[in-house]
Amino acid sequence: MIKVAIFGVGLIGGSLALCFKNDPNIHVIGYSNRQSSIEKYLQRGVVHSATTSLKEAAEQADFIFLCVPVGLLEEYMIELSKCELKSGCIITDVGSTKAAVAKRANQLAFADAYFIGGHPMAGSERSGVEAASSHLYENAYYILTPDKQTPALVVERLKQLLTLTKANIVVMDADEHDEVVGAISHLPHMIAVALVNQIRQYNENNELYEMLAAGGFRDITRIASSDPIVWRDILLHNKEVVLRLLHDWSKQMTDFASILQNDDGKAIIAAFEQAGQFRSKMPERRKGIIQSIYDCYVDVPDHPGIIGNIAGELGKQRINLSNIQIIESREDIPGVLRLSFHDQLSLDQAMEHLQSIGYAVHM
Ligand SMILES: NC(=O)c1ccc[n+]([C@@H]2O[C@H](COP(=O)([O-])OP(=O)(O)OC[C@H]3O[C@@H](n4cnc5c(N)ncnc54)[C@H](O)[C@@H]3O)[C@@H](O)[C@H]2O)c1
Ligand SMILES: O=C(O)C(=O)C[C@]1(C(=O)O)C=C[C@@H](O)C=C1
Repeated sequence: MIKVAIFGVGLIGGSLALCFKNDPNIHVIGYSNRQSSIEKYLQRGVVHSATTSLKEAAEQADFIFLCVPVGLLEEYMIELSKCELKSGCIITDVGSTKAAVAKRANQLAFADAYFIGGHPMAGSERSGVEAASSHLYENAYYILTPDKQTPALVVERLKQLLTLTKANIVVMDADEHDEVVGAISHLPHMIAVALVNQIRQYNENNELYEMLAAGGFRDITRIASSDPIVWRDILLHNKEVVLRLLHDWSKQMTDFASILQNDDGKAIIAAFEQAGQFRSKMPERRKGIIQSIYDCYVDVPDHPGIIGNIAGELGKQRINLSNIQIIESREDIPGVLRLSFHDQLSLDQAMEHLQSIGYAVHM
């Protein structure tokens, strides 16, 4: 029996636990320092067993996944270096930054255990074990950043286990990871938060901002609802890279401003065309439940029974939904539902039908 210990069974750790748990040769142990958390893990059936003893979880494990905010990784690595780990044990993490943890792992002595940095490029703005899904990693990239000294066979063992996530494994250098992921993940999170806060300030004097915010604003700002602690740690750990990216971002905004100052319509068209072309080349690989590409959004009045009504309407047309998720719903403000489908045809049929019966549907 292979024993996999997951430290921090939240969105990312819980989704990994669900991927591993169905394999009859794997026993998944959940670790949290809080009794209430381990009770929740067991209640939700995400792990086979759970403990508040770090030593107990660590010392029986063949694989240890550190799935806590990146600011806690160092503390956990130090604790693990004091444990009597199994010979050949592989410690890995899922943190969104990789250089700092790689450096720390190099400084610590792990007897006969190995550390391999990891980062699944999938997630959501939601957090906690309640948001975990066994489909989260399907077709996503899962990055590994092994040290050059790590034996190839050890990396292979981790890759083998991770096939259960149905993700595509890619190996890269930790510093390069932080550069690239800083640009395509960390920078967008800061932009989304800054944008929402800008509008939040306007809204203090005029609630029309909040009321009229539609698809465009919601699409670009979904990730502004991400967990503040997780993101505090990510941004502080990748500070140097992120500061450089912010500098480049300010330049982009200044360039836009001068295009407008000059009434340069051609430059506006060129900017949209270049962006559109680049974006349309991006691979359409997100087919997990949370990140289905066959998604549409429906604006819905916030009253009971609306989800049942939409699901019923689609059922009558024999259109199969793969997922339905409430994106936002508050008193007096229209909510938004995200509907996911398995294929383009179902998506097209659903949009056409819902529009024909009066729903506002958009991509
Ligand atoms: N959210 C994403 O989209 C995403 C994607 C890829 C990687 N990651 C990385 O995954 C890691 C976990 O993020 P998540 O989104 O699953 O967050 P989460 O909040 O859903 O889960 C975090 C887990 O860590 C535990 N934890 C938090 N503070 C703790 C503390 N002080 N002591 C002990 N345990 C503590 C929580 O109980 C929870 O089980 C982070 O390092 C993050 O950078 C996140
Ligand atoms: O889809 C989302 O909501 C995410 O924020 C996922 C996302 C990303 O930025 O793409 C966030 C953090 C990660 O470390 C990896 C993936």
